[in-house]
Amino acid sequence: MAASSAATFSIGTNVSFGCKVGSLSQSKPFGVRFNSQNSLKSFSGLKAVTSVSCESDSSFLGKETSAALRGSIALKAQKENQSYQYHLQPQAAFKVAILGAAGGIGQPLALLIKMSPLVSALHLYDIANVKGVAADLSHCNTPSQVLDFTGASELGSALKGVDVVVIPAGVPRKPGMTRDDLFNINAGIVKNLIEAVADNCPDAFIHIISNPVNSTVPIAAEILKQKGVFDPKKLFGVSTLDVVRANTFVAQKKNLKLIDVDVPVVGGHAGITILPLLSKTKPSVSFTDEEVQELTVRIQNAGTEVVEAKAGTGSATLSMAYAAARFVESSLRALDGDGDVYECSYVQSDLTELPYFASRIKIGKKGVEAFITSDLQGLTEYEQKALEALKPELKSSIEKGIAFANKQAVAA
Ligand SMILES: NC(=O)C1=CN([C@@H]2O[C@H](COP(=O)(O)OP(=O)(O)OC[C@H]3O[C@@H](n4cnc5c(N)ncnc54)[C@H](O)[C@@H]3O)[C@@H](O)[C@H]2O)C=CC1
Ligand SMILES: O=C([O-])CC(=O)C(=O)O
Repeated sequence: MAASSAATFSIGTNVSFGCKVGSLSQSKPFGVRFNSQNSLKSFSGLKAVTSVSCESDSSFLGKETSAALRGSIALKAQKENQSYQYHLQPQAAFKVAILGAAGGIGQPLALLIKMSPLVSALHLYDIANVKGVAADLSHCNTPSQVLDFTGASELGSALKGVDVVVIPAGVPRKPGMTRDDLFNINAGIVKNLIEAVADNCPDAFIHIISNPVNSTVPIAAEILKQKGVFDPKKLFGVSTLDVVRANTFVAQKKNLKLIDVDVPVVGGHAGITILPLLSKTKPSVSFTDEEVQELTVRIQNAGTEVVEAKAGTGSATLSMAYAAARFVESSLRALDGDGDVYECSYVQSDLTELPYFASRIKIGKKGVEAFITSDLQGLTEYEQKALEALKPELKSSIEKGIAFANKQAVAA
């Protein structure tokens, strides 16, 4: 193999997982490596907000706080860099479960999480075909242990002791369908899985990917309430893919370095409820009215773009796995005590009159720690109108989810 051959994978944090041959003299043939200071500037995910806001007076962090944070992060990364060149132990020992792990999202997501130095155990659950996925994945010589669980009888064991549960179980769209068309099947799947989460790991962070997210998150909340274990700070609808797409499309359109771009996306996760706040793009960039219209519509329809391109074989899986892995890694860093974790997510919220709303949040050890209210201040007229326009649809999706969960409770 050529001495210079190297592949480094980044999933959106300042941690990178690298396979590097030759040029890192002390590294193992395959190892877990931190990119130190360089990554602080160059990552597109978790730290993007911090790095960008350091350069801006109008960020939600003051200049001094930002400078101190940057210093402490650089020091931490340096230390991590030193230790990780010599040890192949997990940096932390968190347990993650994926429910729907044999699916189009579940498999690549499992691979990305298997590469995380923060994970000691990865529990893969599905109703079928998960044994082979786990056997395959378990041969990767990264630290976490992979265990497989099949069918309802093994669901409880899959969830015991888990810190983060990720749920991509359910059916995906075909061309011509809306996400809401998935409600009839996926609502019941999410309900059953959340009941098991409530019974077996009520303190875990719960990441809901299954669509329609605008309704499945309220369903999950109602089920957790019925079980007496609802902690609104720990229930997250995964809307990270909207941010990932917004960052990509804006960087392409404005010819910006992709890794620098950060666009908050608020509202929900379907059609017009997906509202990219282009005026809040970091670094600061100006758009013509036509560009705003074109980018907003592309970001809102990006899921459909993939559904149509896949022509009946499913919806976004690889980009979704990437986005979900970023959100998992952010959650694990928060659980591990990193005080600098910001992501957009669809959560219980009082930022608007709607009970659930996606916005940028600060995540800490106990879940949602703060809402970044500044994103919703000083909106353009276009954004303000779009915000008002999305509310009726989002409200009705929320109510549909709540009604479903309550009807199930009455019937039981
Ligand atoms: N939040 C977001 O941004 C996105 C959400 N999605 C949604 O994610 C979901 C999954 O998509 P794909 O992975 O492409 O679908 P898929 O059909 O490839 O995989 C779904 C997996 O869920 C499993 N499953 C079904 N019922 C289950 C149950 N009761 N318990 C455990 N596992 C169960 C299936 O066996 C299958 O392995 C869909 O609802 C899709 O709309 C997709 C892309 C983005
Ligand atoms: O469009 C879909 O059905 C899947 C999804 O949520 C996305 O790709 O954003």
